[in-house]
Amino acid sequence: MLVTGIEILEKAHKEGYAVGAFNTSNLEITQAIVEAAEETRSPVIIQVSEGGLKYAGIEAISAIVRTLAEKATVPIALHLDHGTDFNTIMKCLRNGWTSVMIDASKFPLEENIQRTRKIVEIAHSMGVSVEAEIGKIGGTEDHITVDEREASMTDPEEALRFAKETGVDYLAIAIGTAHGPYKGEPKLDFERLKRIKELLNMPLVLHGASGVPEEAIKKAVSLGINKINIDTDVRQAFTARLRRLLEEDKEVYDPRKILGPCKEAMKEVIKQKMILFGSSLKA
Ligand SMILES: O=C(COP(=O)(O)O)N(O)CCCCO
Ligand code: NA
Ligand SMILES: [Zn+2]
Repeated sequence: MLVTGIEILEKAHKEGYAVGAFNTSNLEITQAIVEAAEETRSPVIIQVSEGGLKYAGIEAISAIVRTLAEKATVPIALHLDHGTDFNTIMKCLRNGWTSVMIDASKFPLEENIQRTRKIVEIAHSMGVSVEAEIGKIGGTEDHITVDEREASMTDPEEALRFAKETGVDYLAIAIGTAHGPYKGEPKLDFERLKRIKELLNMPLVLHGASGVPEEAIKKAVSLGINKINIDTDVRQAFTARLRRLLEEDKEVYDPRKILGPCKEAMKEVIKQKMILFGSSLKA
C-alpha cells in the first residue's frame, strides 16, 4: 500500500531500525524493489532523482511506481530524491507523491532554512512528508557535483536549529559518506551521528550508502539512522549481470530475456540490504 514517508520512518525511528530508499528510473528497477520488499516483508521507500524524472518522464514513472505501490502488500512511500527545483517538487506533489526532499544544502544556513520551510508548509498542507539536508554530502548527485574537499559535515547544533525552524520530518546529515562508488573506505563520524540523534531525536537519513561496509551500516543504524539511500549498488548489480549475460549468450535478442535476469540480480542485492538495515519482517 502507498503511504507517506513519515508513517514508515516514525516507526523505524521508534523501533531502532532503518528502511532502504532505493532509486528507480524504469519498470524493472521498480519491480525489483517491490518484489524484494514483499519477499522480505519490509516497508520500503521508492525514490526518483530529478535526473530520473528527466529520463523517464514524471507522469510515466509516477504511474509505474504508484500502480505497483498501491498493489503491494507492504507499506511503500514514493519519494523525490534531492529535489532542488521548486516547480519539480510541485509537480511531484500534483502527481500523488507521498514524500519529497528539498535539497537546499548548497545554500548558506539561513537560505536553506527559508527554502526548506516553504516546501514543508506546502507539502504538509497536502499530507506529504518532507526530507531536507544540512551539511554537504560529497560525490556526484546527477547534476550537482560537490568536490569531496568541500564536503562539510553536519554541525549538530546547527542541525537542531534547522530542524526546529523548518519542521522537516526527516533530516539528511553529512557524516562522511559520498554519492557514487568510493575510491578508498569511507570513514563515518559516528560520534557526530550520536550527538545529532541525541539533540534532535527524529528520523535521520544516510545518503551515499552504497559501498559503505556492512559493519559501518549496522553501527550507523544502531546510532539512529532510519532511512538509507542506495542507488549505485543496485546500478552495479544490474550492469554486472547484463555484461555476464551478453558475454555468455551471443544469440539473445529479446529485451525481456535480458532485463528479466537483471531484475532478479537487482532484487537479490536489495533483499540483502533490507535484511542488513533491519527492516525485514517490519511491514
Ligand atoms: O544517496 C544516494 C545514493 O548514493 P549511492 O551512490 O551511495 O548509492 N542518493 O540520493 C541517490 C543519488 C542519485 C545519484 O547516485
Ligand atoms: Na556511495
Ligand atoms: Zn543522496
